[in-house]
Amino acid sequence: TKYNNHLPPGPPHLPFIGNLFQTKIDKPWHLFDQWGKEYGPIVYLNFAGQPVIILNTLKAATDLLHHRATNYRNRPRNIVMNYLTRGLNFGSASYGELWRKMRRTSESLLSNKSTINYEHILTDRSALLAHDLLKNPLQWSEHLTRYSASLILTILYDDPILKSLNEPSVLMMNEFNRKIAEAHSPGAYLVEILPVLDFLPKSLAKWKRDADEDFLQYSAKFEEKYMAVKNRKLNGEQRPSISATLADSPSRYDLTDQESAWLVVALYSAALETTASTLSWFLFAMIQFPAVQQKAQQEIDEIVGHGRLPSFSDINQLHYVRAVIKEVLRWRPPLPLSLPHTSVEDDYYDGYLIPKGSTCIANTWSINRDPSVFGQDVDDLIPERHLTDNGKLRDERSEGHFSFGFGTRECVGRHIANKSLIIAVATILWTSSIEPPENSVIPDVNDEEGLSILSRPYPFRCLFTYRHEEAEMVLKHACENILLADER
Ligand code: HEM
Repeated sequence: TKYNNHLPPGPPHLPFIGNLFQTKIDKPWHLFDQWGKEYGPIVYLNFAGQPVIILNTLKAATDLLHHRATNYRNRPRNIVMNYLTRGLNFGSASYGELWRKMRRTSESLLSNKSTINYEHILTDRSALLAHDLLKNPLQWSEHLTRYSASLILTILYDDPILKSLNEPSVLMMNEFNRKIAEAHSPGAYLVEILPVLDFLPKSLAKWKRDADEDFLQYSAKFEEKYMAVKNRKLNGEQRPSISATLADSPSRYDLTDQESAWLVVALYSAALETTASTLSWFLFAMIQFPAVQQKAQQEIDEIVGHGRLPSFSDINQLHYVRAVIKEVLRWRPPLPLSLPHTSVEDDYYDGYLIPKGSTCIANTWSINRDPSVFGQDVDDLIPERHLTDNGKLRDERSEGHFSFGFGTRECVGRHIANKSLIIAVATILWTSSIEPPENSVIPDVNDEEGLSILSRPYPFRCLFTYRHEEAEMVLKHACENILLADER
């Protein structure tokens, strides 16, 4: 069957037109999941001429995106993004020399081993986060975002602790993130549906002038931020950061200052919402499944005791807590459709043609619920599925879910993401009981807000109370010291 040109099956009539991320369908992963049940593991859609392949099983996603990774390592073309970033944002860029260099560099800077340098920062920031949640529980969502932004800005630029999300450098970075999101958002730019418009001269195409201008403005700001760290490094500053490491060995990474500056920003954009969303789902899970919370706290009490905060030296023994994080990421992937890959050449799979240039979507939502991989009750949060009968993690090396994507495009930040989640979760659970306020309605367990490709819980109320007397004393003392040490 290898050479017949049958396209994979799919729904005959689409209820909408336009490019995938221009669908008006809310949380499209659920609809794709249904189509997977109806049409099989690979589903074909045609969005106004653009072939789209949905991969709904682990086997299909790994066979293609992993085993044939070279053919699926591109990203969809986005004309506005090209003007806005000139290919310098490697998370959205197609394969090429620059992507390869930036990818290799970030793999090295964010490897399991390199990220040991940042563990003390992760530990400190987790304590501040736990304290913020206890002090002002109604604003938990804001605390998570600030924690996430502050952490990544310190790792990238050695920035001091972020006091507010309204600081100019954060506003600038977030404004840029919004422009990226807009470039991908429903019907924002006609040129994505009618690429011929790209031939219009700039004088007739305002979007082109705007994107061009934005590129110059943002590039200057990103370079300024990066160069400030580089100059501190050249003056003998020893503190660790991704920018400092890049600045220290330009010949090793073979990147210009401008390229280094953009690499760092690509990491910021990819880290911010994903980390905050995962932690929101963790809190949501804790109020939905109080027995899981208690079991995790019992393990933490046994391993850490009441006299000190959890630290990275405890992590290897915290099997259940790590299983909770794996399970939260399986159960509610922050990017339920991962990020799209695009095929380089025509390919054949299972007797079907996957045309060159197809947008290939791994439907992580479905893949993380495959009963042949995860067993029964896949819609429930059951950390035990990641543990052996004697309570050890099943496999230390595998994630236990597919929420970091596949192949050469797999999330490059997964080590630092996992480390920040484990220490934040352990610290929050050590210090606080997490409960819905009395007389408040617990959200339905299936409630889920879709923001384009991101999934997060709808706002809900949540209370934090100190679990024991020592917790308050130990935490306050730690936070005072951390804030003091941060003053520069
Ligand atoms: C829990 C948090 C996170 C989740 C769930 C997550 C998930 C993902 C997913 C699904 C992808 C797309 C993979 C694919 O295309 O197959 C991705 C890509 C990426 N992630 Fe993450 N991510 C997280 C945190 C981070 C952090 C903290 C960083 C940086 C420090 C980061 C940096 C990146 C980059 C740069 C890419 C693009 C890679 C490329 O295109 O080559 N991520 N992430």
